[in-house]
Amino acid sequence: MSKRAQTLDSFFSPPPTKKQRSVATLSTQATSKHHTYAFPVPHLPAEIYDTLGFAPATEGKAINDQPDLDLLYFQPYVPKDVEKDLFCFLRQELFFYRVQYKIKRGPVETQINTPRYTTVFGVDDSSRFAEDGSLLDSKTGKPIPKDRYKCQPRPIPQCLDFLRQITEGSTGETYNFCLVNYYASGNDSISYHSDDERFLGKDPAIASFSLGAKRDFLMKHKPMPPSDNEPAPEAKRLKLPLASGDMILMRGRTQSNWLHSIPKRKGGESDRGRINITFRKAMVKGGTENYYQYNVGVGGVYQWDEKKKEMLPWVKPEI
Ligand SMILES: O=C(O)CCC(=O)C(=O)O
Ligand SMILES: [Fe+2]
Repeated sequence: MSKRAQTLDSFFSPPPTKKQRSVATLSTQATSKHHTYAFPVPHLPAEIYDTLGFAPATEGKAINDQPDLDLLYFQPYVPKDVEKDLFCFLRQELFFYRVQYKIKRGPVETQINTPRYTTVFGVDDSSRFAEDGSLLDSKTGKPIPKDRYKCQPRPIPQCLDFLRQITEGSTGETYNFCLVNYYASGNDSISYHSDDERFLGKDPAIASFSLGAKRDFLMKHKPMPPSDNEPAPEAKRLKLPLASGDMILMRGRTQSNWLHSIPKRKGGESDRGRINITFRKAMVKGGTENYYQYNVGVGGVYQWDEKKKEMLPWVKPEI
């Protein structure tokens, strides 16, 4: 069976029936647990799970009328009647980080404060998680050597893994990483970059979800070299006002030729907060090290405080 046929099969295989599920969700609040998690992550409530099973809510629209651009834009992907609940659930139940790191350009060391909250789950293709949460070598099925990773990879919790599986089914791609950004206000942002690291392989497909406040997603072509006697062609620009529930699949030559960003904004709805979820596939262990370094880091944990309506440092409860 081809990989694509396999993923489509698992997409179309029915989710557990209501009866099967209610036993699991009503008796105890089921959670995803792992020794690397700050705290257990609840499974999706049945109402969200059921409705999400109807995604994608609309067909994707291809945007490929610019050089090297290949997008599939779902407006929306997440059904309208569940997008708010999914946003509130994920903002409440996930642990986030505000990563700081130093970069060295020649002799000059600069401190970088990542201007948004981040968290990450997954492991690259050289390893996989066993049922018990331990890591196995993908090829041999045996436990990985203790020194394979400096970081501590985390399995994707059920609430995000369900979305990953649906996304695999409707995009015909596979993913082993889930990165989450939380933009608390218009002052949070991501600057122009492309996700074209070598560890993602050639022409990576990245599925990117928006939940919560609408934010502009800007794209511009990387500088094009001038051809013989002609000036460099005009760089094309795009502005997509991503709304809650939208998904944009970036694929083909997009990452190697285009940059994207979420710029800072003053006023408007940005201050209501926005979650971005990306699914990607890292091929080698360098991808795992990179993603945990820049999305978990070494600082403290944050969790949403529903009374104060802000992310607050999370303190481990005394037992
Ligand atoms: O928030 C977004 O929509 C974009 C996030 C992004 O580009 C990234 O995490 O690489
Ligand atoms: Fe990106």
